[in-house]
Parts: sequence; C-alpha cells; structure tokens
Amino acid sequence: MLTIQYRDWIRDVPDFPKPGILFRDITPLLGNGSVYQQAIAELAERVRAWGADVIAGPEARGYVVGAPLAATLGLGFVPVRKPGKLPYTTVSVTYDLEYGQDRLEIHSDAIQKGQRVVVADDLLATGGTMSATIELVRKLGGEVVGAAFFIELKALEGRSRLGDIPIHTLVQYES
Ligand SMILES: O=P(O)(O)OC[C@H]1O[C@H](OP(=O)(O)OP(=O)(O)O)[C@H](O)[C@@H]1O
Ligand SMILES: Nc1ncnc2[nH]cnc12
Repeated sequence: MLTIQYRDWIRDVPDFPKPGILFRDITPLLGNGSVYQQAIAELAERVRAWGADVIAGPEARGYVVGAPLAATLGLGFVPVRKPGKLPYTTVSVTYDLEYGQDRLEIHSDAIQKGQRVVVADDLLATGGTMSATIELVRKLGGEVVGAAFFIELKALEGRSRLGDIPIHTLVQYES
C-alpha cells in the first residue's frame, strides 16, 4: 500500500455550520476513489481483530465509513438514524452535539442479544453521537467491541465518553 497522508484530503472550513466551528470536511477524501478505498481498507484491517458480527453507524456521515467497512469485512451494516426515518419499530435516545442536540433511533430487531458490534463514524468530536449510538446498541443487548473513525478531534475529549471501548482512528487533530 502507498502511504497516503489522509490529512491532505480533509478540507478545513472555518465557521461552519456556526461561527467558531472549524469543520473538517471529508468530501475531498470521499471524492478520490483510491484514497477512499485505502482509508476503508486500512481501517478494516485494524477493525478485523475485534471479531465483530456486525457494524453499526449513525446517519449520515457514519454511513460512508460504516457501510463500506462492513462490506469489506463481509459483515452486515446497521443504520442508526435521525427521528422518523426508520420504517419498523424503533428504540431511541437523545444526545448532545458540538453544535446542538438531536435524537437517534435504531430498529428494535437490528441487533441480536450478545452480538459483537463495532460502531463507526467519520469523526469523533465530543463523543455525543457515538455514545448515543453505543447506548442504542446496548439497549438491544449488543456488546460494543470497538469504535472506528476516520478523524478524531482530540481537544473535544470524545474518547472519555466512550469508556474503555477500544478505538481506531486514521487522523488525529489536536484541536
Ligand atoms: O462527537 P460528536 O460531537 O457527536 O460529533 C461527531 C458527529 O457530528 C457529525 O455528524 P452530524 O450530527 O453533523 O450529522 P451528519 O453526519 O448528518 O452531517 C459527525 O458525522 C459525527 O456523527
Ligand atoms: N468540527 C467538526 N467537523 C466536522 N464534523 C463535525 N462534527 C462535529 N464536529 C465536527
């Protein structure tokens, strides 16, 4: 594999979606087939050792990491969605964001008791989205065995909200 500096494929957008937020935009990375492919392959190789049965990820950017990760590993993918989007019976939780508050839902039959679940998203900031995703998985009886991200914003200390769950990230920013 070529060494790719993933950071070169992430664009910084100041003051989006609110003044004071430095948005880490992954669309340049997603837009380049070989960079995207390698990012998923690298993350998949690290995640493989966790021996997951299924991958779960939150809407929307969690899908562009979680779904290809699941397909690469030959696993199913469970979508975690914003309210009112899932058609079957759901379980839900409310959570805080770096820039607001929201609610997430999962299908009540999406995970079987005792299944080993890896949770995936594009970015770990405050950890609010991922801790809500983890709470949903646990409500269904799943065991969260790891969390995978393209990006970690270390200053926001999202790791501390994930307890002792092992974490893999491709790119870490200090702030
Ligand atoms: O660690 P946190 O502070 O929770 O922030 C990280 C979350 O924020 C973003 O999603 P967003 O809610 O902006 O939704 P989107 O994926 O639909 O853009 C990002 O994709 C993560 O899911
Ligand atoms: N700074 C940031 N950049 C991109 N996505 C985010 N989600 C939460 N904080 C973010």
